[in-house]
Amino acid sequence: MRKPIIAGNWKMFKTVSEAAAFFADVKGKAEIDGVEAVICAPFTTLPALVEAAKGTTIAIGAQNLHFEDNGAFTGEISGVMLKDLGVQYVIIGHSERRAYFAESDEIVNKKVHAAFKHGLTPIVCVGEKLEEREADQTKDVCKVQTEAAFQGISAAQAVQVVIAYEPIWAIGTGKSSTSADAEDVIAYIRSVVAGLYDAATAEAVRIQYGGSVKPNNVAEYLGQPNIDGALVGGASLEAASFIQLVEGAK
Ligand SMILES: O=C(CO)COP(=O)(O)O
Repeated sequence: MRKPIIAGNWKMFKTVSEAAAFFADVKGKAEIDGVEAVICAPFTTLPALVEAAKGTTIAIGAQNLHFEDNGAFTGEISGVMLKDLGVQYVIIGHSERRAYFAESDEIVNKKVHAAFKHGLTPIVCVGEKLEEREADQTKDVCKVQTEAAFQGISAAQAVQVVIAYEPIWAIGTGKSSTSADAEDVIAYIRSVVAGLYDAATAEAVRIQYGGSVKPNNVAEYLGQPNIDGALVGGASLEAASFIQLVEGAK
């Protein structure tokens, strides 16, 4: 049985005091048996959040890492540093990083390796652009991105990966994919993982949908057989909404 996982991706939002206030509001309430709740927050807020999350079931994640452990990479943060803080998850290859920071499939793969090297669980994002969807290339794009991300990753590691299928045209637009369309692509991504490994590995991997997920549509996505959770941007920023998202995944 795959445990549902709701991950908030705060993107570039919240100061330390705002993050602390949010956590105080969700503590106890976003802790629901049978659902994993994760908050992926800006680097500056991670020490306070990790501290606040001690003794709770809420996990804390970063939104990026560099693939090297250390070195002359001005402005970057490594897996060593995240592990040292007590961070558990890291988002890798979000479409905003691919688009604005030139992250290639090869870099994404290096980052997945770096995450495992330091005991961090990667949330690997894949998904198509609007023009790719319109050209009927959605599945091809997801296949290429998924296969590249898993290069050199063992089956024992692969079962720990969380994949987030985020159609780019659905991010922050209010235009979410229908649950049937998301299910269709996610089932396909699972078959790609089966092709790389085997059926049992593919059955174990958790695959989230992301893109304009809200408290009022989360249950519909989670009701699909292959959708194991959601990666949520805007609706994860308010405590009340985040709690409803976690409740909706029950
Ligand atoms: O990019 C996303 C999560 O990583 C989705 O963002 P929204 O939920 O704001 O559409």
